[in-house]
Amino acid sequence: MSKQPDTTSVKDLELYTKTRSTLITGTLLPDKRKVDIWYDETGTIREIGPDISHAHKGDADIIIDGSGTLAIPGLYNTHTHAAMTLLRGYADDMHLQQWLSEKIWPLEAHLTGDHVYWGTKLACLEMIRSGTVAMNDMYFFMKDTARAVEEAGIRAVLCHGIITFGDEAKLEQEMKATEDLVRHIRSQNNPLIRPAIGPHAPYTVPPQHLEVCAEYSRNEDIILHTHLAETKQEVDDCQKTNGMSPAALLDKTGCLSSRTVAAHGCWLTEDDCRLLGERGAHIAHNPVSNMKLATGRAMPYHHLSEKKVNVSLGTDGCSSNNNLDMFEEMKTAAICQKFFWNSDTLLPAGEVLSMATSSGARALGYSAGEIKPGLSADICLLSLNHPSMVPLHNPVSNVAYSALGCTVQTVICNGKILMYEGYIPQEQEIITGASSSATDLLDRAARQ
Ligand SMILES: CSC[C@H]1O[C@@H](n2cnc3c(O)ncnc32)[C@H](O)[C@@H]1O
Ligand SMILES: [Zn+2]
Repeated sequence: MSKQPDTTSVKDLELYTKTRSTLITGTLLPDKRKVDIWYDETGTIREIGPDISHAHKGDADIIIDGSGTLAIPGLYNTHTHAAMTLLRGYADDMHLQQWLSEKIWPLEAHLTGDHVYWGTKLACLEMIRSGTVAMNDMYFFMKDTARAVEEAGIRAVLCHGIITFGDEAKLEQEMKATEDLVRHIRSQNNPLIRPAIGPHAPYTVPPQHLEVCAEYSRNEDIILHTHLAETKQEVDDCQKTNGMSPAALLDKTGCLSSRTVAAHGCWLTEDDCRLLGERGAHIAHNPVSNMKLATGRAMPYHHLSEKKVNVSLGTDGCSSNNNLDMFEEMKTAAICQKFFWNSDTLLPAGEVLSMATSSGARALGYSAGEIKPGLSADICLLSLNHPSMVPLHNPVSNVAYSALGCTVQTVICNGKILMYEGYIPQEQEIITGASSSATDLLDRAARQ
C-alpha cells in the first residue's frame, strides 16, 4: 500500500478492507478553515489542524489528498426500511393507509431473506454513494439485513418490525424474532451494528403489547424504534380508542424514554412535544416521505426545538421517498418547515446539517457526528469542483441547499474507506443482484 496519494489506485481493494491510520491533507471545513485531519487505526480522530501533515506523515498508513474537497461529518439516516429499495416505484401517488394495506403489505407477504439481503445491499450502496454512514432500520428478515450491512461497512441499528394487531400468538412470534435478532447481532461482535426493538406503530401494536416492547427495551438497554403521529387519522383513531394522543399512549405504556426514536411526529401537539422533551425521546423527521404520502401537516419543529427534543433526519423507505439521498432530505426539511409554518427563519442551513449528522449520532448513541478529536472518523469529502458547490460563498448553505448525493467524492465510516473518489468495490454486482431480486419478488407475488 503506497503512502503517496498520487500513486494510490482507487481500485486497490486493500484500501477498502480495514481501518488504517490515515491523514487527509488540505481539506476545507464548513467554517472555511483549510486543515489536515489525522485519525488512528482504531478509527478515532486524533488531530485536526492547519498544517499537521509534517508531524503525522510518518504515522499514517494512508494519505488522502483532500485538496479541492469540503469535509463534513458522515450523514445519519435515522429512519428507514432499507430493503424497500426493491419496492422503489412499485406504488406511488397514494395515501398512507391505502398504500400500506392495498399495495405494500400484500407484496411484503412474499418477501424472503434473500430479497431483504439484496434490497439492503442496494440501499447501502445508494447510501454510501450519497454520504450516509449510518442507518436506523426496521424491517423483516433482519439477520439478512445485518449480513448486508456488515459487508457494506456502515453503522446500523436494526430491529425486527413488530405488527400484532392484538393477536397474542403473533406477539409471541414477533418477540421471538426480536430476541433471536438481538442474540445474533451481539454474537457478531461488530461495534458498528446494534440491535433494537421495533413496535411498528400505536395503530398496529395495541397498548398491552407496547408494554411488552417497552419492558424489553428497558431490560436489554436497546433503542425502541417506532412510527408516531404520522397521519391525522392515526391521531383521531387513537383518541377514539384510547382517549389520548399516540404520544401520550406511548408514554403510558412505558415506550417514551431517551432510548426512543420515533419516526414522523407530523401531528404532534404542543403537549406531546413537551412530553417528548421531558422523556428525552428523539424524533426522526422524514419530510420527503411525509410530503409524498400527503400526511397533511409538517412536524412542528418550532415546538420540538423549544422543548429541547432532539430531532434527527431520515428518508423512510424507498417506496415512499423514492431514494435514500440525505442531501435531498436536508433541503426538503429546511424548505418544508419554512413553507408549512410560514416562517423564513425556521430550520436554517446550519441546523438542518446538524440534524443530519450530530443529532442523528446522538439519537442512535454513536460517539460520532462531528469532525472533532476523540470522535469516530465518520467523514464525507464533497467535491468543490462539482457545479452544485460553485461558488463557495457559504459552504454550509451549499451543503444544505445545493449539494446532491452525487457531490460526494469519498466516504469514510469509523476510519474505514467505503467510497474513494467515487469508486465502491462490487457496485455492478450489487446492482445486478438487486435488480434480479426485485424481479423475483414481483414474479412470486404474481404466481399466487
Ligand atoms: C414491520 S416492518 C416496517 C413496516 O413499515 C412499513 N412502512 C413503510 N413506510 C411506512 C410509513 O411511512 N408509515 C408506516 N409504515 C411504513 C413497511 O412497509 C413495513 O411493513
Ligand atoms: Zn417508516
